[in-house]
Amino acid sequence: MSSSLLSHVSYPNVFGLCASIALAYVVTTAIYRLYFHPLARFPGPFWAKLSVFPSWWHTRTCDRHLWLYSLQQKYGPEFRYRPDSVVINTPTAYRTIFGPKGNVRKGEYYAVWPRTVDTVNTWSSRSVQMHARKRRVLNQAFSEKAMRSAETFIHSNVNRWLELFETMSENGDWTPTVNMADYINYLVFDILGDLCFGKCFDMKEPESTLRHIPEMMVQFLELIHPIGFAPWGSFWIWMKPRGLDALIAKYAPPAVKAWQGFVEDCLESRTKVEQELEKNPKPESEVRKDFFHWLFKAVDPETGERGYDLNELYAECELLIIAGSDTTAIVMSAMLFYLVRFPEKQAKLAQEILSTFSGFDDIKGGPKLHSCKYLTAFIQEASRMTPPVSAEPAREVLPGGTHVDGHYIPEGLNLSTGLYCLSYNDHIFPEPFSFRPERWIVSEDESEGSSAESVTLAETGFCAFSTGSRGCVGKNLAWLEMRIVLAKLLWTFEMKADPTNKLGGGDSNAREGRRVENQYQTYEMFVSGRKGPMVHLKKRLH
Ligand code: HEM
Repeated sequence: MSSSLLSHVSYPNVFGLCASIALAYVVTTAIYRLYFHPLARFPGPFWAKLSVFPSWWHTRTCDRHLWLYSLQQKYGPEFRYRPDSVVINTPTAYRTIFGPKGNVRKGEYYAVWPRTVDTVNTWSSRSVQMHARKRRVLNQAFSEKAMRSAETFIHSNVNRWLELFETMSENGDWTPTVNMADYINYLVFDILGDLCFGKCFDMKEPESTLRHIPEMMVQFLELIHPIGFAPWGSFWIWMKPRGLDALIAKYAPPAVKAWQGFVEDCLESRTKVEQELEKNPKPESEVRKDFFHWLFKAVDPETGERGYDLNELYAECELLIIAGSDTTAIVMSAMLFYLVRFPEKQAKLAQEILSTFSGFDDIKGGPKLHSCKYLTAFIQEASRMTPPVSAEPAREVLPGGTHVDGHYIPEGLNLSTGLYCLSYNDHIFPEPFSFRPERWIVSEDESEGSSAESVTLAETGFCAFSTGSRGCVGKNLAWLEMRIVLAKLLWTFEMKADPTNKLGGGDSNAREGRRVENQYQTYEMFVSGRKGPMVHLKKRLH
């Protein structure tokens, strides 16, 4: 009986049945996503509501920030850009989502980053409890006391960096053209090497053999970032502890293995120094007070136990170098771009620095540096126009859902703010593509500043460092570093753009989103790739 039934089921019939089931699944999923999904009321592109492909595609072209901005121009500040994700690009939404009322945790995207489950760090931890513990300890490396000791390492590196530019110029004339994106990378890595690994990398030295490291990091970001948004991203994450991590470790490119070996060697020798110090304490003045020192000694203030075990300590130090280098280098490259594109703003800033400080060595952290209003405004405007994390830091709604700008978003869906979108929202920042440090300064004179209301509004929309419990832990260090670099650079040099090479700017013939010539261009890969500017420097006569 059964064999006679089977004899009626031909292969074409089985194939047809499977195809019909698959088609029915696709059609019902599409109808659900378009009309019945909890996010169905949000506007957005048809294909992006149906599938994650458009969003993923723009990770491949490194322009997700521009894609999201183009959607904002079309649909307004609230839109759906993936079947399960919306962004709301207003100051109120930004503060609710990222602030204490957000009821969100980091999205699944972050799970692609850790090398293994044991190397989850403060930034990549998705669990709210795990993050809170790690962050309590990490905060100790950024206390006021720790920042004071960090400043020593900033100065020693910046001073040497400036000295090297001097050697490039003959007879005090203009230097040959310098690609500032590269030189800023070297500086920032050297500072962080000193702070995190107890060893300056000396990348700024012309004979350095480590100058390939920033490029290696870019390759790593370009590889991993798209996976986090890919249609197979969840499968990848599921596979990680099931053999994928081991496979990747085995077949990692030599450059990645070299980097990991380098990090481990630095950290092992630094650990020995601290362990020796525990056994044979030295006078305070002889102790090297870098991040490693503070984190090695750190105690969890809630439990009273040692803050990090050695694995965690290594993971955090590696995080700090990655999180602290590219981000700061992006904003500093943008600062340099705007300095040479707008000579009159450079002159105004130089005037402020020269009239505030009595000499090069007088430039240091403290009230004088903070009193430089134009310097602060200049850095803030460069950070607004070039937020290093330019797309949307993914957040997943927790049980109980969340209310944002009058919308209820249920558990499990993704909700965020596009940081580039908010930074170019013209209701908050009029003429968003104009570089105007004056938008951050209160003054009745329009050429000097803006009204108190518009400055307050701008402050509510300033999002480069993110905010709340997952906001940037290194914000104060970054500000200190950027202020010192810019002030010392302007004290020492005049700068001008290379007239033959406009690297870094937009181009009127480029694709939409990249046409503003005086806007510094970035390439999104979670943080932002960049090129140039090409700059000549000349020693300033005092
Ligand atoms: C201009 C400089 C910087 C900018 C604009 C910046 C921006 C940001 C942003 C937007 C986030 C949130 C990322 C997310 O939600 O995934 C973040 C987090 C973080 N930043 Fe920064 N950052 C800068 C410099 C630094 C520096 C110098 C350090 C340390 C050396 C640092 C360490 C971190 C860490 C550890 C986190 C993760 C915090 C957590 O999840 O609790 N950043 N930063």
